Amino acid sequence: MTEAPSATEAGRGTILVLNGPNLNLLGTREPEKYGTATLADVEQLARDAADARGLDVECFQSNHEGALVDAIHAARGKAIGIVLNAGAYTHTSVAIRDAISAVQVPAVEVHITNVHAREEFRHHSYLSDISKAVIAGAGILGYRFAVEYLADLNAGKA
Ligand SMILES: O=C1C[C@@](O)(C(=O)O)C[C@@H](O)[C@@H]1O
Repeated sequence: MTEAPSATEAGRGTILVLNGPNLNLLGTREPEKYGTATLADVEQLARDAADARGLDVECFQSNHEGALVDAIHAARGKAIGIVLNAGAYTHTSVAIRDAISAVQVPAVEVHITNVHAREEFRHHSYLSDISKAVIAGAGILGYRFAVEYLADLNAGKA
C-alpha cells in the first residue's frame, strides 16, 4: 500500500493529488468511460504540470475512506492545495467533506467523467460546495487543469 504523504520538500510548495476508491484500476476499469491511462499516468501528468509551475506533488490513492481522511489531515499546514478525486465517496462521504473543511487547504474536486451526464446518484457531491473549483468530464486532463488552477491561486493570480 502507498504511504500517506510525507513532509513538504523545503522551498517548493506541494500539491496533494488524492485519488479514492477504484481509481487504482484506471487503465483497465471501464475504459470506455475512464479511458486507458493508468493511475501512474495521471500522477505523472499532475507531477509534470506542477513541476512546470515550480511545485511538487504528493500522490496518494486509497480504497479506504479513513485513509483518505488521514491523508487530508496530513496536508494541513503542508500542501498549498489538494486535487481530490474521491471517486464514489464523493457521493457518500460526510467524513471526507468534514476533513476538507477542517484543514483549510484549498481543494479542487476532479472527476474524469461528466458525473452530471451519468446516473442520478452521481449528480450530488458532498464536496462541490466546499471546493474552490469543480472539474468534471475533461478526462484525465482535469488533473492538469486542477494543478494549474491551484498554482495560480497560490501565486495570487486566481
Ligand atoms: O469512481 C468514480 C470516478 C469518478 O469520480 C470520476 O472520476 O469520473 C466518478 C464517480 O462517480 C465514480 O464513483
